[in-house]
Amino acid sequence: MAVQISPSILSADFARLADEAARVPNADWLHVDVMDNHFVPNLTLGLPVVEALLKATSTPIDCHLMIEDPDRWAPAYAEAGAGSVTIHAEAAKAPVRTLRQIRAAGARSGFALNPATAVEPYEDLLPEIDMLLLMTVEPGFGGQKFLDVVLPKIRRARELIAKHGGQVWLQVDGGVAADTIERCAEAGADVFVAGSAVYGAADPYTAIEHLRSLATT
Ligand SMILES: O=C(CO)[C@@H](O)[C@H](O)COP(=O)(O)O
Ligand SMILES: [Fe+2]
Repeated sequence: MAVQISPSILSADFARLADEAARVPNADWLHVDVMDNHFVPNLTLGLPVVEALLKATSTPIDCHLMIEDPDRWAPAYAEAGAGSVTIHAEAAKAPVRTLRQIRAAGARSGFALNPATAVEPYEDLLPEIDMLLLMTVEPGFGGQKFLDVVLPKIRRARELIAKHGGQVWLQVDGGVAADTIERCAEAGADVFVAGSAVYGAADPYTAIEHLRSLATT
């Protein structure tokens, strides 16, 4: 699959989100980090802001739910029109049902694993998943250092995905930048979230194209 870049608006100016979305017309997705100050020690935004953003941009929205009760909330993000909704393995109590509800509402179903969460226990869930997200930092904040320790898990996830037909997208999130993206791509990732590497750059458009070229082998 072609490389996809999903800039995280966590590193954008929250007072000007529509303008910040317009600065990255070459993005494949806009990555929206929903944090509830319970699942992670940070608080960002929720459904009303996602609904407003959906009206303000034609770029598909990739919602990463870092919340305590994703089973309760994920379907609402899909019904609102998010193109992709990702729930965390460590938080979901009924992942199969929730992933199916996301798909039934017309969105791609995403399933995320923290750095210390192994992928093997979730192999049987792959048929329910459109995108597997491997966190390459501890979730909660932008601008953290990429965790190289996750690279073998990216390779293992790519093997398991291939074994199940190869349809599942493999996203990496956290510390993805010009000096780390090639390692992720080489290990098998194909969707790259980048917050500070895009919105921290003088020219976010060019930063995306640079990341895309580095990840394209
Ligand atoms: O989900 C998260 C953090 O929990 C990410 O999406 C960050 O927003 C990525 O930011 P950078 O590490 O790229 O600055
Ligand atoms: Fe994220």
